[in-house]
Amino acid sequence: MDTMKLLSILPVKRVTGTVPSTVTDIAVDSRAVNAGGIFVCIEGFTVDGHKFVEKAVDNGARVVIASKLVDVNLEKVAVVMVDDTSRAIGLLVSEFYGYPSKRLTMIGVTGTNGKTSVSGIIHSILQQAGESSAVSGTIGFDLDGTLYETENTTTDVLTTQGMIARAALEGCSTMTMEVSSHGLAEGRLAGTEFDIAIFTNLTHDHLDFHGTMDSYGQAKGLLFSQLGQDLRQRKFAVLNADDEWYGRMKALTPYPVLTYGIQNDAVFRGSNIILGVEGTTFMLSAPDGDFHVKMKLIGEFSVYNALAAIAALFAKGMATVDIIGYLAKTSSVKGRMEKVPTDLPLTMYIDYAHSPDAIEKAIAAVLPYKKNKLIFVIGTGGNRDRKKRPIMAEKASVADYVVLTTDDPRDEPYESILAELEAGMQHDDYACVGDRVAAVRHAVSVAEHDDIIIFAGKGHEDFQIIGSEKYPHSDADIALEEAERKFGTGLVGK
Ligand SMILES: CC(=O)N[C@H]1[C@@H](OP(=O)(O)OP(=O)(O)OC[C@H]2O[C@@H](n3ccc(=O)[nH]c3=O)[C@H](O)[C@@H]2O)O[C@H](CO)[C@@H](O)[C@@H]1O[C@H](C)C(=O)N[C@@H](C)C(=O)N[C@H](CCC(=O)O)C(=O)O
Ligand SMILES: Nc1ncnc2c1ncn2[C@@H]1O[C@H](COP(=O)(O)OP(=O)(O)OP(=O)(O)O)[C@@H](O)[C@H]1O
Repeated sequence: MDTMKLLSILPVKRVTGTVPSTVTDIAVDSRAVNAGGIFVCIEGFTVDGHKFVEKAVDNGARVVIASKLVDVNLEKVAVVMVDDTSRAIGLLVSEFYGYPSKRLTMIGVTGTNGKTSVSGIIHSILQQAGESSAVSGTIGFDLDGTLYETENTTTDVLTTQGMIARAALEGCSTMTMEVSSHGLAEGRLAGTEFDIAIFTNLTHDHLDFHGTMDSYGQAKGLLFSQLGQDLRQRKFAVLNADDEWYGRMKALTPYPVLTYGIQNDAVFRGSNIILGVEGTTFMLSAPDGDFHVKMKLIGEFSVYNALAAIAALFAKGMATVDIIGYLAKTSSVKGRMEKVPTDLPLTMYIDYAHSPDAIEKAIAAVLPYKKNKLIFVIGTGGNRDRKKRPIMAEKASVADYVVLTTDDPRDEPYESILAELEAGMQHDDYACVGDRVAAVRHAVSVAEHDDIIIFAGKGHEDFQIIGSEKYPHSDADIALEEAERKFGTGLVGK
């Protein structure tokens, strides 16, 4: 790409050195620089990217974008000084990729819980409808059926624009993105134009990063305020009318709002909900009629997720009757109240609940058909939001027996994680087992016929982070092995 044309979009303070006529690509990581590329120095939470300029130049960078003085050989390299490199990267990358989000329908999903589930439902329905669709989020980047690993739920701006460009290039008509509050607060969505923005809910989480619920909510709200002001564009906000943040999210955008909910009046409203062990049915009132909906997803929270997905797909132009036809065949997203396949005499679910509200909702999903004990394994990560721990245990106390453990302990000792969880327990039927493998085994060892066990916290993840190392881990495999030992054979496959 023509270097001067690309640089002309930056509010440049000063350019020194030798500007190459063209550049090949852009990198924010010195280790990912390619010959003839641009290296942008980002001041991170851990290190300052300005420290890696030498390495970047060694790897072939020919332009360095910096906000501090850097020491390079100006005969080989151009140094472009700007005020704020984190903002500069958004501008550069969007220009470099040619604003790819304008070439497909972009759906953004934000909220404390339900982002992966709602995105997964939308993606599944679009694929069943024969559309090629991409989705990015906690599970990775799914490009019409091929899954690529990603570092974050909402990736850095460079990766984000790259993924959208790839999805557009491969002919995807829609890309659904999980939009985290961190991603919004850190500008990882710069240059991404959404057509439909969905809000699921806002409850306690991530206060280590945001400080207060107010600033957490404000960060989520950026998805709606950033929808824009050009009302000639067909854009929609899809909002949960039952969430107390609904009014504040609505106030942030001038675009039409499609509401969904169960308790309050809503454009897409679910009623007469029947929760079953194998699925859920409900009546749906929608702008194009009333419908009886049957789906395999369990729990009232899944009704909310389904309503959000239905409203977004309706906004995109699908008829409700078609959407619910595909919804009937949609399975739960990996690791979200996913039943462990076994014909042993107990029911086990793998779930990703790691916030107080998600724990409450996961438990509520199985209570209607509990025949004997409900055992709940609750894990929380080390070196992360500590304030939520006792509240998580308080919510888990609705279960008859609770196993307190860790999910990714990172560098934090088991003792402090367990003590802070234990402080919230409302009854004495619980055990503290720091090592998650032992905790999963313990939960199965205390189970009896007809019990339900929910293993929460790891969901789709097939690893555990202990210290700074990733170790292979599967709650389902450990649980099945232990259950078989206890109850005899009966595995029907993994
Ligand atoms: C707190 C936070 O947001 N951290 C993110 C941040 O990392 P950081 O600021 O520590 O980066 P850094 O290591 O200081 O590096 C600074 C710069 O130096 C560069 N560098 C570094 C080393 C080197 O050798 N050469 C080099 O050039 C880096 O590429 C970077 O540009 O930038 C990284 C790259 O974009 C992110 O991966 C990282 O997310 C970390 C892994 C993380 O845990 N983030 C969490 C808090 C998060 O964002 N979570 C939300 C989901 C929440 C949810 O809903 O559950 C998410 O969207 O994932
Ligand atoms: N709408 C919802 N309301 C409350 N809890 C939910 C909802 N949807 C899912 N959950 C619970 O939250 C857990 C996480 O769900 P999901 O992965 O869809 O949310 P998420 O917003 O993507 O979370 P994360 O950002 O942590 O990945 C599920 O395993 C389930 O227990």
